Amino acid sequence: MLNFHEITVQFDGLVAINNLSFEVSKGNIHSIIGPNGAGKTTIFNCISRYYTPSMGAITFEGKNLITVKPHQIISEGIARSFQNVELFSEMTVLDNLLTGLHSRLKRNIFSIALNLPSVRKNEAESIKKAYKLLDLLQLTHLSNEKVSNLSFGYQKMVDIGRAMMAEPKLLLLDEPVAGMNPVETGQICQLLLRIKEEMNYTILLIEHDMSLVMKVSDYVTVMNFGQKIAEGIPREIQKDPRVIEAYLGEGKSLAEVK
Ligand SMILES: Nc1ncnc2c1ncn2[C@@H]1O[C@H](COP(=O)(O)OP(=O)(O)OP(=O)(O)O)[C@@H](O)[C@H]1O
Repeated sequence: MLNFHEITVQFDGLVAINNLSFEVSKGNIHSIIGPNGAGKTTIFNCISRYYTPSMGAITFEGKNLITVKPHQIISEGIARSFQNVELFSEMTVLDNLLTGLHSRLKRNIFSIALNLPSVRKNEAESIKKAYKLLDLLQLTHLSNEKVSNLSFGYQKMVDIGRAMMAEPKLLLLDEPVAGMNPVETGQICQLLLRIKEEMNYTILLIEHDMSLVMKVSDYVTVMNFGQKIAEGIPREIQKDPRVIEAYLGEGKSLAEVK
């Protein structure tokens, strides 16, 4: 589905990503892990088109992504949830979800001003869709709650839900459990598995919490100093000496990493 081919990204003298190739398969949860500064977020910023690589090619379902502008990425079927929750805190959960559809609605200012039947139909469909998603997120009981009243864990779920409103083919999640307690992490873990199983989503995940990565991932790419040092299924990655050394030095278990 997504193909990184020999990508290099430089900032002045610094090589943030060095000749990186990897592929994300449809229907997979694919995690990118690696120590701080390894180049993980730079990968997301290339896919989102904030950064343009100095070398290499990125294709999404066969299309060259490098020619796509950042604001067009959502129309290509790629949505992103950021490391820091960026919701409208004084709006309700339902209204926050509806903002996720904004870029996809086909309507113009005149039809809105005239409140044409097509606009009302669109809105009714959007609300129906949001409620369906709230059901999947198990947040229906909070639909009319202001986001500022929610726990951090619930806010993150709303943030993921908002990204899902556009029905992306590929969902980019940047550290979805950063700063969460174990209960909240468990909820996000269950949510990711539900999204994958019930909706057949493809997810590219950056995450430092190894227990989550090992539970949800179909495939893992490991970065260090801008390069891929290993890739494989979680069971292989957990035992890979290059990965253990990159994270911890020798002799410790990856399960300890958070
Ligand atoms: N816009 C930028 N300008 C200059 N250097 C940058 C820029 N973006 C990233 N870098 C550098 O590129 C390297 C990789 O950064 P990146 O944020 O991709 O790492 P990361 O693996 O996501 O780290 P973390 O786990 O801490 O979020 C770092 O050395 C970082 O300082």
